[in-house]
Amino acid sequence: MREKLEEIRKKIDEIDNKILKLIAERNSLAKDVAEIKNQLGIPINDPDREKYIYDRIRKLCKEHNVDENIGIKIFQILIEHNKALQRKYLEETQNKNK
Ligand SMILES: O=C(O)C(=O)C[C@]1(C(=O)O)C=C[C@@H](O)C=C1
Repeated sequence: MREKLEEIRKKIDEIDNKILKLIAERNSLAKDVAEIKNQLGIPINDPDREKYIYDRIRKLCKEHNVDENIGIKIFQILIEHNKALQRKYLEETQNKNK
């Protein structure tokens, strides 16, 4: 029984590694998006795009049998963090050019 638990926990750790790598990969795109939006003169916040993402996540949650509320909460955190990273990046680059 204990061994089985250890085996499952190993699998959970491996999944957590993958999730974290993917979060880092998603976060790493913030700079590029911020740069392009800045050059286009459009705001960081894009409610239409967010609606598209949340609709897609709801659909994916249904397909994969994941609780929708959990899926949406996770993506709200990721998107809010992405916006914070974009703001931080633009602030830093603007300070550099002062
Ligand atoms: O796609 C964009 O325009 C982004 O800035 C990325 C992102 C996201 O994290 O997915 C972040 C902020 C926007 O409001 C919409 C989506």
